[in-house]
Amino acid sequence: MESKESMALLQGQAEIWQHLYGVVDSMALKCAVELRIADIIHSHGGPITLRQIALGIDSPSPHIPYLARIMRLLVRKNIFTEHRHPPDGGETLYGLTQTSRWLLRDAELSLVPMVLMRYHPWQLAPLHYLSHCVKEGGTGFKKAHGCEIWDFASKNPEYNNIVNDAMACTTKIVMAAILDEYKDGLGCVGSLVDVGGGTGGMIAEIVNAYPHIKGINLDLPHVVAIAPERPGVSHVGGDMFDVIPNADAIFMKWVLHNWSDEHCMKILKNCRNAIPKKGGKVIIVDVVLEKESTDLFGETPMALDLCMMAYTAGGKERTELEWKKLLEEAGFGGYKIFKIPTLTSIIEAYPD
Ligand SMILES: C[S@@+](CC[C@H](N)C(=O)[O-])C[C@H]1O[C@@H](n2cnc3c(N)ncnc32)[C@H](O)[C@@H]1O
Ligand SMILES: COc1cc(O)c(CC=C(C)C)c(O)c1C(=O)/C=C/c1ccc(O)cc1
Repeated sequence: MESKESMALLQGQAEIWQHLYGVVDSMALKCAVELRIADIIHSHGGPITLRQIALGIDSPSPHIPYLARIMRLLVRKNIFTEHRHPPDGGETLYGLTQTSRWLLRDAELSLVPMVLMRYHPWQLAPLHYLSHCVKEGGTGFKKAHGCEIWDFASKNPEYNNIVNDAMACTTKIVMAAILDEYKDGLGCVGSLVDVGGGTGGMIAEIVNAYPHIKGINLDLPHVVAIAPERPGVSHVGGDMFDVIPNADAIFMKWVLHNWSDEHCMKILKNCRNAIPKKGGKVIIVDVVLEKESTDLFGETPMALDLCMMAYTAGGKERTELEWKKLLEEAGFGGYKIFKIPTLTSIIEAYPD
């Protein structure tokens, strides 16, 4: 019989193998999105054969044995289902799961743009430099691409679009969660600035759900330059480190995690100056990091933290204690955390 120690060692070995080949799982997922496999199955209205999937692929001669091997792994990873119809010896049919429903391009709630960003070589390259970051400091982004992320984005419209689309696809997910768990939080707000709001999708969703709100979208000039007109929203091209337009409340989603504490302090002070001292608030949508998190999203927030380390100079995910310290040092009198059913929480900060 194996000793306890050698069993544990074997278990350890198996875990390293899983890490080694986990990257291949990710590439198979990327492959499924590029081939639009979820959309092909969905457009048939139910499970279909490999041949039917192949017919939907944008190629005159898709390689079916390769496709079968990709599907085998993705079934194992619970991204698609597989069953025989009829059960005794019929053809294998592949169907969608609750996981692949997030891989539908035109669905109201879709993570396709996030998949395309996450696995893009431009996004993967900085992660190869984590050990260099530890040894020398600096960002993996600059080591990989020769300049920081904001310069790269401002000079590279294709990159800008990939990242903006990825950010935008989280908008509807967060909006659904807000309507579920933070409905009253926006009820008595008359005007709202979305700071670093990208092309304005989030503030447009908010104004759509709360038509009494006057929405303002603040982002860098090159970002608002490509923002579409949105009813109830005015776009402002500017710099959040300079000045933030006045409003009853400020909204910031996935913004403070891009910046160091010193930079956040400056942004938060500008937020405080833009809202009423009594009744004003800053609504931050960001991760609240928990070391021993048992929630559904597991260790994803910690992985995101390493992405911020690789992509941004000083950006990071923060624990509740770090948020508290940051808000206090920026002069806020109090805060409250609302758990919403997403990767992020809402941190409401009050100026007095
Ligand atoms: C991670 S994205 C989040 C976008 C959006 N809030 C969302 O969640 O989809 C960060 C945003 O901050 C914007 N940003 C960066 N520096 C800025 C600055 N100095 N002033 C205003 N916006 C800025 C970027 O252009 C980008 O749209
Ligand atoms: C590369 O930047 C990012 C990568 C990410 O994976 C995330 C995580 C996002 C979610 C899970 C929704 C990021 O938040 C970022 C950024 O913060 C991106 C910043 C950015 C936005 C717009 C630009 O033109 C350039 C960079």
